[in-house]
Amino acid sequence: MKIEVKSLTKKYGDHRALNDISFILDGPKIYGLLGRNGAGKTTFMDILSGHIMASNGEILINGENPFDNQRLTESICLIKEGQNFKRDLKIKNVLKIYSYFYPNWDQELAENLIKEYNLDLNSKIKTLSKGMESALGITVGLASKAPITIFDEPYIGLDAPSRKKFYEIMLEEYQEKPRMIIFSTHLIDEVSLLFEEVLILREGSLVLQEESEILRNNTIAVSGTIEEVETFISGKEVIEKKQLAGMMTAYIYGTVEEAKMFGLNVEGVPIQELMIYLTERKKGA
Ligand SMILES: Nc1ncnc2c1ncn2[C@@H]1O[C@H](COP(=O)(O)OP(=O)(O)OP(=O)(O)O)[C@@H](O)[C@H]1O
Repeated sequence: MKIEVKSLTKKYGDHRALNDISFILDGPKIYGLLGRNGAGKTTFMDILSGHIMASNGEILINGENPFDNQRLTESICLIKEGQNFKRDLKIKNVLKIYSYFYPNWDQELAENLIKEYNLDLNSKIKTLSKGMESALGITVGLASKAPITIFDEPYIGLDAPSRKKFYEIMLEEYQEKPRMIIFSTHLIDEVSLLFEEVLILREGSLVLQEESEILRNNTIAVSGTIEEVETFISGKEVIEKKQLAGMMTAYIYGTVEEAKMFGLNVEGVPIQELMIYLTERKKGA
């Protein structure tokens, strides 16, 4: 699947939840969509899933607009944080409805996950705890086998072992049959190893799109005097730099070895940290 995001803007009144963003997502891949609260992640995923319309610009999925496009929405499964299912339905009815909707639905996987998460097929949604409802969301998302599966912070209330199980099964499923998985979460440290590519939104703008491997191996923070650091980073791709009391820290694409040879303090930058550095800047800075 190829998703082209072209000058996409979503306005709520005067507020721009998404502000003229453009990028491409391509092929089966696990994407991490990151950003602080209110950055525009859910808004993007809602437009992508055809649930809401853009104010300007467009999203094309294999060349088509997803809004009100039944054939395309069969290829997209969006699981949100809670409230995915009608309160009066039983779990078994939920599975049945989704099995009709998604052509690649995997009933065996759904039933295995229901057992794994200790859910009862006859329980009504309104009787489930938050964690149980999240477990059902995860079950539906994985079993949909939708070519574009989107998890928007899907595990409210889900405990650590259950989340681990989710990551394991998601990876197993992905290895067996790769698809596009877009994953938005604030538990970045926990899940970042699964991401193949990372996008970071800040206040409705895209501030980074990069392969995780490059981020893991080639993103470094170098510190020293302003002069030393400026000399070292000259001609390099700089992600962000900060100055304090004559000292500078710069986040750049480069290797630890290279910076060490230059006599600078150098550290790798975990994706979680990178997200914080890239999103902490004040408006207009
Ligand atoms: N229906 C709406 N009406 C008005 N404003 C909205 C609406 N939905 C979202 N917004 C605003 O748009 C901005 C982006 O919200 P969005 O939910 O997309 O962010 P997010 O990155 O998903 O945040 P979080 O991590 O907290 O879930 C926020 O400022 C939010 O208040």
